[in-house]
Amino acid sequence: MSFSYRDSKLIVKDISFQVSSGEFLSIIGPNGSGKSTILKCIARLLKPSNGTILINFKDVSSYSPNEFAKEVSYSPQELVRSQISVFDALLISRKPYMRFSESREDIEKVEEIIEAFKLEEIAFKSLNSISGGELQKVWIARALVQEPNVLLLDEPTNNLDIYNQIEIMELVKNWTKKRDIVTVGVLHDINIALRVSDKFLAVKNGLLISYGGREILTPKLLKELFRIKADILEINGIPTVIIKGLEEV
Ligand SMILES: Nc1ncnc2c1ncn2[C@@H]1O[C@H](COP(=O)(O)OP(=O)(O)OP(=O)(O)O)[C@@H](O)[C@H]1O
Repeated sequence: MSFSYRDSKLIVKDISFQVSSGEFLSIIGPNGSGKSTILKCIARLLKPSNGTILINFKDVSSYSPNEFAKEVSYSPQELVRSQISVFDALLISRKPYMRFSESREDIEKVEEIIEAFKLEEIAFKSLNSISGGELQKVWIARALVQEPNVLLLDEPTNNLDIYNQIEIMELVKNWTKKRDIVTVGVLHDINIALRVSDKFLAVKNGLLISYGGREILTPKLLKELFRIKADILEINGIPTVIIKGLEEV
């Protein structure tokens, strides 16, 4: 799959990958490398200039809007606020499943996600009057309550404190396994990515640099991607990146 914005310069260059059910894929790479663009193509917000994206062996462009909303949910990098309450924002995400209005089941699913994300205290506050971290949680919760087969999260931990980063991303990881769905996340924190991901897609300048399991994350790859000197140590069974410094230019 390739993509260019209006000026014809290729931003994503012939990238190809496959993710299986139950897997969490992290897209990693430096700023401006095309990570969000790839996610937006999968979410159908952008149309690839070349190539196709298949979900369940079916071209994403051939899904009806309602079918697609049941198949794919997306939490964007830029989180939108509005006057509506947290509860209503979550309920709106159940829309693809509603016939005329919400069912008892829709309300129960919203209540369950509120409990899972510990949003009880802010459930009836407007999205305009909650904190940045709370808003981030609501957007991730919205994507989950939509019950997709493919969950797309663009920088989902940006606004969260360290405890919430781990708690929420492990919740997403467990959800991915339990429901046998695919999650694709753009993650800047490489150590959070190592904690939760089964696969990694490393991109730079729109090119696929490496794709595979944890074994692809080597000091050499980190140097190539981010121009950092780093070691990778196993701590409590989890590979952990220790940054030693920046590469000299
Ligand atoms: N709407 C747009 N029109 C034109 N160019 C764009 C547009 N959005 C992004 N770009 C360019 O496409 C390239 C890739 O952007 P993208 O947002 O996909 O990168 P990214 O890897 O997600 O970056 P970051 O880590 O900084 O969020 C960048 O050079 C960016 O300037």
